[in-house]
Amino acid sequence: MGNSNIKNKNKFRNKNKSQNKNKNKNKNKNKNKNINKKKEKKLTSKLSLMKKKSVNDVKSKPKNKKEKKQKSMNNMEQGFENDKQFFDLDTNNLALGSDQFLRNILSHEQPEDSKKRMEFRILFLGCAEAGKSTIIKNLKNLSMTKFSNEEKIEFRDAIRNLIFNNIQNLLLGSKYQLQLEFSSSLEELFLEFNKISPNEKLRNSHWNLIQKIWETDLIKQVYQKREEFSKSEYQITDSIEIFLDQIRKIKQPEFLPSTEEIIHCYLPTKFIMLEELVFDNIVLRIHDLPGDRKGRKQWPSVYDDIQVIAFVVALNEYDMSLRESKGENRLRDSLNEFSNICSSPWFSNTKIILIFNKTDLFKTKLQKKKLKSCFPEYNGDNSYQDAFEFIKSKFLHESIIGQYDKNRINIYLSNATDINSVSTNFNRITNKIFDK
Ligand SMILES: Nc1nc2c(ncn2[C@@H]2O[C@H](COP(=O)(O)OP(=O)(O)OP(=O)(O)O)[C@@H](O)[C@H]2O)c(=O)[nH]1
Ligand SMILES: [Mg+2]
Repeated sequence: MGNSNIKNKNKFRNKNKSQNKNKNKNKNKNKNKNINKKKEKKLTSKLSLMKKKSVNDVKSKPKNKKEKKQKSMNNMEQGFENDKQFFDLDTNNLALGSDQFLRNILSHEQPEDSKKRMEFRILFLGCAEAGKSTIIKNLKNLSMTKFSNEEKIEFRDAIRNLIFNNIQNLLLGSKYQLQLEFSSSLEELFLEFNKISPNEKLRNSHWNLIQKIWETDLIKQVYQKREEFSKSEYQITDSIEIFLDQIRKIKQPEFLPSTEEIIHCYLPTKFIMLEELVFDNIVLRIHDLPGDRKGRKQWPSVYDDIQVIAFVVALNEYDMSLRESKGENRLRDSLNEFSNICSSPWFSNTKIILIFNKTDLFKTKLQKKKLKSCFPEYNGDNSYQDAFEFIKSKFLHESIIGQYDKNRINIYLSNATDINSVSTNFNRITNKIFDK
């Protein structure tokens, strides 16, 4: 079977298994959304009244971007001087959910009646694979809302698809991009693998084959240098190793993923998803949005009445291309989107939480790939701290250009897959907030 046939097969697998389920899920979520909307009207909280007012105010503002830019460029130097006052890498190296996360969401709104539930609408924005859904899954795990059996089944199927797709990318990337010569036994496995038809349910024999491929020295070696696929169609999903190492368990018919496995699983968000998470007297109504270019067109439909934006950036994407547009750098794309958000009149009064995610992968990548090779304007020493400061300043620069008050941006560093640190820290905060 030729290369392009395999790729079509791959797309077909993803579409059928994850998107349809997403669609169904979306229908249910929409139902919930309507119920929640009714509830929300009844509550008529002070908070939403305030927000509506501010959105209307903002809408009537002139939208002269040129003028805005010029004015902000004049203030830029002074703005950067203030950076140090609100962020320092050593003291604020916070895992998500640590000391400030909820506090920052809550800081300017305290309930008049402490028994009254406070509701916050949060948008999670950022490019594909930044880690938006992973962070939301973490928050869900820490809230009173748990993963349903239906969701676990959905993630189980997604994990199996991920294994198949990534093994396929490793094989095709080795053969066609790196042009490695396969041993006769690997070649045989490759030919067998290619016989699996698009819509076929994977049987035990298929799983044995996939396992054998993963265990070959060549495929393992290629996995270790997967950065070589960063700009190609054979990109490897972050965190896939934990699944590839457990094929024996995952192939079992009775397998259902643990919370940790769910958090590591990449199931691309294709439609706007609403998660309602309850933490004692706080309800976070979180919109998880698709991050790929096509999906981003849906973003404006939920811009109204938002209290907080969580903008997620994957730090390790500095050398990667968009899957949907091979020539375009992911980090630059993310900067562009952030710039749009900061200059949007919709969000002049919205709080922004800027989450620099995937710190673990960023540290590892810096050892292999110079930041300067992707961002020629960078002249630092390529250390974690220096490289991070450079990327952070690029984002803050966009906020200044967009005339967004950067002192209202709260910055976090996170490794969203480190479930233990997230939960320990989060418990600490909730205890503080609710005086437990
Ligand atoms: N190692 C590591 N992997 C991460 C981290 N955050 C997310 N991931 C992995 O990155 C992949 C993508 O994460 P998602 O949260 O689904 O990305 P997303 O931003 O929701 O992407 P879209 O839904 O396509 O917009 C998943 O495989 C996650 O397990 C992190 O901090 N470290
Ligand atoms: Mg997502």
